[in-house]
Amino acid sequence: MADARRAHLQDQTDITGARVLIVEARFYDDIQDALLEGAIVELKGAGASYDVLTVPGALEIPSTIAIAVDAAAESGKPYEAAIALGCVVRGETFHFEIVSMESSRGLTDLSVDLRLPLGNGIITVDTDEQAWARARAGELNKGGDAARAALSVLRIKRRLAKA
Ligand SMILES: Nc1c(NC[C@H](O)[C@H](O)[C@H](O)CO)[nH]c(=O)[nH]c1=O
Ligand SMILES: CC(=O)[C@@H](O)COP(=O)(O)O
Repeated sequence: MADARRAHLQDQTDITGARVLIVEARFYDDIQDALLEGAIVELKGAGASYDVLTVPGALEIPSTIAIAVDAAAESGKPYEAAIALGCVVRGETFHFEIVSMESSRGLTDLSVDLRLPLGNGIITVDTDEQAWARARAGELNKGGDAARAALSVLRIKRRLAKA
């Protein structure tokens, strides 16, 4: 069973040249730089190309992905996967829950509705320390996590398309 659960890590389906969309919310610049770097490292390692679009906050990410995916399809150069990056830090009001839950729900709906491999790298934290622990370079970088997740699903999609 354990082997089956880890199978996605062994999938060597070729995704070289895949066109990937990154939409990032630049609410906290330094954290965002680190999350973006983590994602880009993974994409370069997989031989994927990418475009980066920047929006004000996490709530704008799902709609921007939808807009950009449509535009790319219209242009004949479709995106095969998308990555959402952002950092939501709890403040004094319920707005934290709104931003966190609605951005996540929007991404989940998009990925299902569009059959779009999509990694959610929007971190939702209570403190700056928690944010940095998830943005610092290395295995715990949630930008890299989100990129790996999107690419894993893209490999599955490409493999099934060939079957
Ligand atoms: N507080 C944070 C926000 N808030 C802004 C919203 O995402 C949105 O841009 C606004 O409500 C206008 O629609 N966004 C983050 O990404 N991170 C936060 O901590
Ligand atoms: C996540 C947010 O929107 C939050 O940072 C806003 O802060 P506040 O709830 O104090 O207005």
